[in-house]
Order: sequence, then C-alpha cells, then structure tokens
Amino acid sequence: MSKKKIGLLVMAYGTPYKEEDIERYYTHIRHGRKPAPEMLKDLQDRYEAIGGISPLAKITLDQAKSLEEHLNTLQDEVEFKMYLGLKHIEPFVEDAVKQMHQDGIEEAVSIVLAPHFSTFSVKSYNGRAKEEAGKLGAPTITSVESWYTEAKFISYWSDRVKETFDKMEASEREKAVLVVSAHSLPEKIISQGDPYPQQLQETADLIAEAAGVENYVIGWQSAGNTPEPWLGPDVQDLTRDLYEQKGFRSFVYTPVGFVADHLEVLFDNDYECKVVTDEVGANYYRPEMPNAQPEFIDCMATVILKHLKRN
Ligand SMILES: CC1=C(CCC(=O)O)c2cc3nc(cc4[nH]c(cc5[nH]c(cc1n2)c(C)c5CCC(=O)O)c(CCC(=O)O)c4C)C(CCC(=O)O)=C3C
Ligand SMILES: [Fe+2]
Repeated sequence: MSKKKIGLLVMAYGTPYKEEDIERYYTHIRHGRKPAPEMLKDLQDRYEAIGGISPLAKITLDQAKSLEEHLNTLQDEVEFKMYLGLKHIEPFVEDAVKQMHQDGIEEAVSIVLAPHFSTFSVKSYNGRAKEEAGKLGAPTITSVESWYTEAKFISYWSDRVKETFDKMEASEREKAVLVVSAHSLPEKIISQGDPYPQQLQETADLIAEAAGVENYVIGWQSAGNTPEPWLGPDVQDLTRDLYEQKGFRSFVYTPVGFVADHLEVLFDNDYECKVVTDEVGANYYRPEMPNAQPEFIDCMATVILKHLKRN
C-alpha cells in the first residue's frame, strides 16, 4: 500500500519577481489601492539599493522545498507534498489550496514562515487558506499558529548571538547590546489583545538567557507609512537612545520576526540602522538570517511533526 499523502502548505509574504512586478505587488499589499507615484518610487529605490530585486523569492522556495525533503527523510509513515502559497503575489495562498484540492489531497498542515502569531500576519494567512478549502470542500487543514518557543528556533539565534559576542574583546562586550526585533504593527493590536508584542519579548528573553547576554532590548522595525500609531520603539530611534542614554557602543541586531534575507533586513537593518551606528560611531553587527540553513529547516520540521502528533 502506498503511503498516505499529507499536503504541506508553506505560506510566506511573497516579493516581486522582477522590477515590473513592484507596482502590482505594492497595490496588493495596499488592499487594491495603487500607491502614489512618490510612494512607488520610494519602494523601487529601496529594492534598487539591495540589488534591484529581493533575494526572497528564491530563498522562500528553497526553504519550502528543503522542508518537504527533510520531513520525508525524518519519517516513513506519511509522504509530505509541499504547496507554496504567498500572501501578496502568485502563487497566492488560494492557488496553493486549489492545487491541493485538484491533486486529491484530503489532509494538510500549514505553516507560515514567520515565528510569531498576530492577527495581521499568521491569522490572515491561515484564514485565507481555510476559507478557500471551505469553498472547495477539501482539504482539511490544521495550522501551526506560532513556533517561536521551539527550542531549535531559540538555539539557532542564541548560537548566532553567542558567536557574535564571543568575537568581541571583553572591553567591547561590556558596551554591547542585543536588539531583538520584529515587523512593527499598528498599535491598536495591543488593545485588541494580540499576543504578538508579548511573543517577541518572550523570544528575546529566551535568546538572551541561552546566549548569556545581559544587555538586550526589543524593538520594532519597518513600520508602515500611515498616520495611525505603530508599535515602537523603532530600531533606529532605539539605537540612538541606547547610544546616548545608556552608553552602548556596539549593536547586535537580530530581526527574529523574519526568517530570510529580504528588503526589511537588507535595507531596514543593514542600511537604515547602519546609517545611525555609522553616524554616532558605533559598531554594527547583524548575524546571519536562517534562510535555508539545515539547522533551521530541521527546526521547522520538528515543529510540524510535533504539531501532527498533537492534532
Ligand atoms: C507582520 C509583517 C511581516 C512579517 C510576517 C510575514 O512575513 O508575514 C512582514 C514581512 C514582509 N513585508 C515585506 C514587504 C513589504 N511590506 C509592506 C507593508 C506592510 N507590511 C506589514 C506587515 C508585515 N510584513 C504591514 C502591516 C504593512 C503595511 C501595509 C499597509 O499599508 O496597510 C510593504 C509596503 C511598503 C512599505 O511599507 O515598505 C512592503 C514592500 C516583505 C518582503 C520584502 C522583500 O520583498 O524582500 C516581507 C517578508
Ligand atoms: Fe510587510
């Protein structure tokens, strides 16, 4: 008898594949409203600054394929078949669910390539997937809602942080601070009881403890350009304040709300935060993102297998 097939729905943000895709991608992010020419230009310039286009499309696909392959080597009971579903560009989340349905997949497990739960991110991905599956009548999808407490996730980052601090001379280390960050969201999520800010704080506590780092803070980055208040402090302001008020001279940035090299890291950290550290004369460190490193793929596979055992 052949093994039971389980759909592995891997969901991620998505990125323009080529420069001409930037406008329609941005329009999709803005719920169908075209960006004003100066907003579009600003985004085009940021992509230009990181090499014209983001490496994210390739990395996401690599992560998803590696996860499928690794899951199929770790166990022999079921066969995982991967479907990639993106939030803001094709293949959309709905396309992936349609494809699973066409392929006769009856059961699926979904994971979002973002460790923390929020109503804005993980809930909307899973909501879209389940709505489409509901319309089609299949597959049944169970979802991993967050995975930031997975020991292999914490150790990925605490190992990188420890390596970074270990390379410093003792005198530098005394004046070094770890900045643990995620994508900012509108501040109103707090009054709505969203667990996102608390989950980032917990992540920071776990990483700092495991790495033996005493000086650490959480911060928010990449906030949207809208009049409403966004979660703060922003990592750039935070850098300046920590330099001026606390005397820190080395900054180690770990954007743990993301899992890949993309615009928000390559520009918002590696360019924007570095502008501030350069200006004040502080040292800038940003340990490697997980991307498709085997250690990280094994982390996500562990999360999936634990989830299936429980559900
Ligand atoms: C929570 C969250 C994550 C992490 C969780 C997850 O991964 O799901 C994330 C990741 C990403 N966000 C990305 C890109 C963008 N996000 C934008 C705008 C926005 N993001 C938001 C939220 C998030 N975003 C929000 C609330 C907005 C404002 C929308 C509005 O206006 O209502 C904009 C518009 C312009 C700008 O603001 O920069 C862009 C270009 C890329 C791809 C980068 C690349 O291509 O390399 C990635 C991985
Ligand atoms: Fe975003």
